[in-house]
Amino acid sequence: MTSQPTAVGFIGWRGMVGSVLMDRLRAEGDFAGLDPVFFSTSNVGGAAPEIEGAGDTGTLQDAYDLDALSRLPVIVTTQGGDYTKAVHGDLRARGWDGLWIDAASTLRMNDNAVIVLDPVNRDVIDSALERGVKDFVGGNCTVSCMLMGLGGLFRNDLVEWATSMTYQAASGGGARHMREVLTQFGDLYGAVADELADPASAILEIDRAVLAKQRSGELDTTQFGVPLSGSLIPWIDADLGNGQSREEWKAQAETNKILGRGGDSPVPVDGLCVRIAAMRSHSQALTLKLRDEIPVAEIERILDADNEWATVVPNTKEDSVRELTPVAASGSLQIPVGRIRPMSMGPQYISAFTVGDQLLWGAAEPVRRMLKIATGTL
Ligand SMILES: NC(=O)C1=CN([C@@H]2O[C@H](COP(=O)(O)OP(=O)(O)OC[C@H]3O[C@@H](n4cnc5c(N)ncnc54)[C@H](OP(=O)(O)O)[C@@H]3O)[C@@H](O)[C@H]2O)C=CC1
Ligand SMILES: N[C@@H](CC(=O)OP(=O)(O)O)C(=O)O
Repeated sequence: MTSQPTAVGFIGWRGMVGSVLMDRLRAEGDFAGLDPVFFSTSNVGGAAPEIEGAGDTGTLQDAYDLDALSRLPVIVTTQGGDYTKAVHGDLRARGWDGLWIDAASTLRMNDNAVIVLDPVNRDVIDSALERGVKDFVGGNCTVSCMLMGLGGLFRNDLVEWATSMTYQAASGGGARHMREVLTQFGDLYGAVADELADPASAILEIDRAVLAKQRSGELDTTQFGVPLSGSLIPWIDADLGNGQSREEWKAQAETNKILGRGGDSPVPVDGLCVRIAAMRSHSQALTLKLRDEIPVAEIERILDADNEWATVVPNTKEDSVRELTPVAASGSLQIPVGRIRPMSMGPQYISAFTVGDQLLWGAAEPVRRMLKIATGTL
């Protein structure tokens, strides 16, 4: 007997995160066994995307039509937090008890929501499903990428505390932010192109011209507010008013929630979150205080063995510059983790550096895998 395909509503499928999700669903053949229903907030009645093997996907439904949404047993949204706020509460209020799988941060810290990152917390997800939990939310990109790389140490309760200093890519802001960074680079190049073409020109003159352009107010800074290309921005997300940014707050709150650690014994995780002009991979430099002294070779073994995507990079200059960069990590599910060594503060203090594609493990992949868990195929 063949089982009926599960009807799944997709909202946000044509956005940046949604497009990565669609690519991964197609690449893994995940639409087999699904009856996808596509929604739009802007093009109701337009053609739904074609899915090989899924038959006629029809036209786009209204993403705010609660009747249409409530007929579905599973909804997957990568549309963003405003959409979640506008729809989720009303759907639940009218008694809808389907599974809501979301990439936005809105519901993450709710008591009745689970943050999904199944290579790290499959046990937490499974026990939540058994308890009847219905809201499953992908984690913050930086936290998810960090736990994919360093999960072995956290899951084995070997970490007393950690700091994470981040180097976050433009894509974390969205597609327009990525465009802005490239446009700024182009404008900066344009300001000094003639001088650059002349090998005899003075580099300090070029530097002065670049800085003048950055400070001129002529660069498009609509998305980031200040120039990012050739600079950095040491603040991401809201100001919590206590000196900490919301992005920094998520590190401890989400890490501990993902690990299923109760509120009374969280592993302290804190640091500074910084935006840099990388495209789509977030990097982070960590200091870990381990509970015990553990030889580096053993730490590397634990990290490598934890999941199939964490990949230890030997702590040599050659390997680090080749494999431990946004350029190397982008477009890949592998999470390289390297620069592992005891620090001068003592043998229990370990440094590490990890990089992850924030649109894959940082956004789309945990959501895709949660859909498979929900439909019994993972
Ligand atoms: N960017 C990131 O790194 C991460 C994002 N997230 C979450 O995912 C949410 C969505 O992020 P992201 O995908 O970057 O947002 P996008 O802006 O790329 O897409 C969101 C929606 O915008 C609408 N849209 C309007 N114009 C266009 C266009 N030209 N091309 C594509 N879509 C368009 C689409 O809705 P419609 O089809 O209905 O018009 C689309 O679903 C975020 O708000 C956040 O909550 C989570 C983790 C990381
Ligand atoms: N805030 C992240 C991206 C993101 O969407 O995070 P969150 O899902 O926690 O809002 C960044 O800017 O890099």
